[in-house]
Amino acid sequence: MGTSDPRVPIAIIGGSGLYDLDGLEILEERTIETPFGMPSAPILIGQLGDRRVAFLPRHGKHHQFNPSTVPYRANIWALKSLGVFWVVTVSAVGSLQEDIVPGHVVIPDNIIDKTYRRANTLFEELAVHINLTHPFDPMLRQVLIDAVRQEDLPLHEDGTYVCMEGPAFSTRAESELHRSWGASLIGMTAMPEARLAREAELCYATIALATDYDCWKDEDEVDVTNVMAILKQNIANVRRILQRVIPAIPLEREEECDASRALQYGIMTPKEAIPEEAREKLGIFLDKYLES
Ligand SMILES: CSC[C@H]1O[C@H](OP(=O)(O)O)[C@H](O)[C@@H]1O
Ligand SMILES: Nc1ncnc2[nH]cnc12
Repeated sequence: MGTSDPRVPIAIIGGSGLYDLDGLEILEERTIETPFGMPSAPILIGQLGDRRVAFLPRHGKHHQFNPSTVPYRANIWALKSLGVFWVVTVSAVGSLQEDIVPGHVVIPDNIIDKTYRRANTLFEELAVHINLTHPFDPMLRQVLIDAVRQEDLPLHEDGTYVCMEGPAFSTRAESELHRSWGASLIGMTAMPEARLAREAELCYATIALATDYDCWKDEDEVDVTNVMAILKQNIANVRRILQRVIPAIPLEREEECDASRALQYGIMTPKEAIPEEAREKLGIFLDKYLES
C-alpha cells in the first residue's frame, strides 16, 4: 500500500497474550517511523470483509516493552498516519471486585491514572488541554458490549480502571486502597494510551479481561504465570469478540464521537507562537485547526 491507498479506519491494539489477529486477510506489514520514534512493532494491515483493519501488539511482537516503556506516542502517531479513527484495545486486568471473576470480560467506562513516569501528552511544545471526562467513547463501548453479549460471555458493562505504573504488581495496602476508591480493575497500560488517543482525536474503547483478583484476595496468586494461564484459557473468547466488533463499528458515525473534535476548544497557544518544528511534527493532529 502506498500513500494513495485507502485509509485504514479501525485499529486493534493487542495487550498481553494477544500478539496477532486472526480472520484477517493480511495485506501488508507496515514499518512506520514517527516523530516520537518507532511504534511497538510494524503494523499489520489486513482486511476483514470490506473493512481495513490495523493491528499493533502494544508490548511488541515478543512482549519486549514493559508498561512504562511502551512507545505510546509513536503508536498513536502511527495509527493516525494510517487514517485510523476507531481504536479498540485489549487488556489483561486484575479484578478489584468479588463479582468480577477471573475470565470475565469488562468494558470499562473510566480511568484513575496513577502513572508517573510516562510522557503524557503529544503536545510538549505548546499548551493543549483536552476534555477527558469520558476517556472511553460511549458509542464504541456499546459496540463492544453488544459483541460480548452476542458471545454470551460473563460481562460487566462498566467499571473504573486504575492504571498503575508497575511493572511490579500492587502491594496489599495499595490494592486495598484501590478497592476503597470503588474502582473495579487494576492494570498498567490504559494511561497514557487513552489520553493520547483523545488528544489525537481517535475514538477509543477497551475490552478488559480479568485475569486475577489482584492481591487483596489472592495473596500468592498474582504472578505472570497465573495471569498468562487465564489469558490462554480466555483469549479465544476475545478473538471471537473482535470478529464481531470489526464489522459492527458504525464507520459513518465518526462525527458523533466527541473525540472527533477533541482539540477544537483545547489549543491555548496561538498559531503564531507554535514553533515551526512543532507544526511539522504535530501537523497530523493540528493542521485542521491551524490552516487558513
Ligand atoms: C502480563 S501481566 C501484567 C501486564 O498485563 C497487562 O497489560 P495489557 O494491558 O497490555 O494487557 C497489564 O497492564 C500489565 O502490563
Ligand atoms: N493484578 C494486576 N495488576 C496490574 N496489572 C495487571 N494485569 C493483570 N493483572 C494485573
